[in-house]
Amino acid sequence: MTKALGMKLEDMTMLFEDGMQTMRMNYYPPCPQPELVMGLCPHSDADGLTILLQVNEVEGLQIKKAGAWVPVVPLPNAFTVNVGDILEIVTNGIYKSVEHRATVNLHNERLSIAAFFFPKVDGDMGPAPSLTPPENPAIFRRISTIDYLKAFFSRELDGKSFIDAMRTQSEDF
Ligand SMILES: O=C(O)CCC(=O)C(=O)O
Ligand SMILES: [Fe+2]
Repeated sequence: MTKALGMKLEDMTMLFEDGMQTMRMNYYPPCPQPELVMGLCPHSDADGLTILLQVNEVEGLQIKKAGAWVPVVPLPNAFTVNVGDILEIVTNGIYKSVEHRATVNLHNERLSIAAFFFPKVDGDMGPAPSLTPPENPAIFRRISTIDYLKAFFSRELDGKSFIDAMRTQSEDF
C-alpha cells in the first residue's frame, strides 16, 4: 500500500505497529417490516481498515457509490475489506473511506463479524508527512489518537460527518 501511494513505510509502521484491533459481531434478526427499519445506519468506520465477514451469506451490506446504495453481495469464504476514516486521513484523502449501511431481511436473520484495525492508542495521527510536502498541504488535522477515539465514540453514526469534522477547514470539532 505504501509503495502504491509513494509513501514512506515508516509513516505507516509508526502508526499501525503495536496497533489496536477491535471486533464487533452484528446480529440482525428477521424483521416483519424491513422497509421501515435500518439494521445499522449509514456510517464510515473510524479505523484504518475493516475486515468483514458476512457470516451466513444473507444480503444486507450496502455501500454508497455515486450517491446510490449498492449491495455488496456476500461471496462464500470471502472477506469484505473496507477503507476506514483513518486511512483516508493518513493518505491525505487519496484513499476514501467507504460509507456503508446494513439493511434487514423479512425472513432471514443475518450475522456479520467486523475486525477493526486502529493505530496504536498512545500516539498522534494525521496525514503522513511523506504525502504532505509544502506543495500538497494536509487537508486533515493532526490529533492524538485517544482524542480522536473519544470524539468518535461521543458522536452519533451519521454518514461521513466525523471525518468531515477532521478537515482542517472544519470548525465542528
Ligand atoms: O453488518 C454489516 O455487514 C456491516 C457491519 C458494519 O458496518 C460495522 O460493524 O461497522
Ligand atoms: Fe461499518
